[in-house]
Amino acid sequence: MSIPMLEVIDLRAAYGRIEVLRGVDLSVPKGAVMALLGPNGAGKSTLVKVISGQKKQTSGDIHLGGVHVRGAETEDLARLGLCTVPEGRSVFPNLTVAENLTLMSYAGVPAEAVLETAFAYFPRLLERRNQLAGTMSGGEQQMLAMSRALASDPALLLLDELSMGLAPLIVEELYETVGRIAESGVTILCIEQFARTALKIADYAAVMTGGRVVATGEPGEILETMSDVILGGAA
Ligand SMILES: Nc1ncnc2c1ncn2[C@@H]1O[C@H](COP(=O)(O)OP(=O)(O)OP(=O)(O)O)[C@@H](O)[C@H]1O
Repeated sequence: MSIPMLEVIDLRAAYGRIEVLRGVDLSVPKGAVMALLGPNGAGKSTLVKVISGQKKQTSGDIHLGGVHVRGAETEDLARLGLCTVPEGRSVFPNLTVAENLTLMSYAGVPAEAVLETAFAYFPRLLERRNQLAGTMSGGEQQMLAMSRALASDPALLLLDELSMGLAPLIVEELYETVGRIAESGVTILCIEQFARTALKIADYAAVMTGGRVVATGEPGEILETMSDVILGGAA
């Protein structure tokens, strides 16, 4: 079997004395899309924060493409190909779309290439390249946030609640693009409240409750066996 892109082993993390990750085990195969589902407060965002180096674990291990990354800094993780689109988007509202993108032109990635990738995935951003990011709709800002993540040519993309505050139609559109990004070979772990939408493009799903992954499987299987847990909120 090939080495998973992401492997999380018995991971624990706490806020003060309250433990919110209570022994998480998760394995995401290379090139797969995994939807991470579960009710509010299950610990999904905290898991993403620990994987992406923004929060320290108390114990457990994380391997990225077979490399042990416990305690690694975010820059080290970025070098290994990890990129996160955090909850709530993170665009510079007073810069234009093009400026937001070219800011991301990492050493060695020409600005033109960053723009080309963004506009290929999201033609709407091309139409709006000179518009201030802060004046765009929520969906358009999410497109920009995703484009900025793609600029780093990630091996593993962590998407935290792409759909936050967006209308169902635009969420569908964003997920279609997530599917196309995955087809290009990027491994994707996405947290999502709109379980059905995420499951349409996912290869696998994992369900978290109470700080643990309590089920993993193929989308159809998870929908059948865990629907009471994953369809509790927005479906
Ligand atoms: N900064 C923080 N300080 C203290 N407790 C926190 C903090 N962030 C999250 N928590 C708590 O940790 C638990 C897990 O939260 P987390 O955001 O990881 O869950 P989630 O599954 O992503 O839920 P949601 O979908 O509501 O974001 C919750 O009980 C939450 O109140």
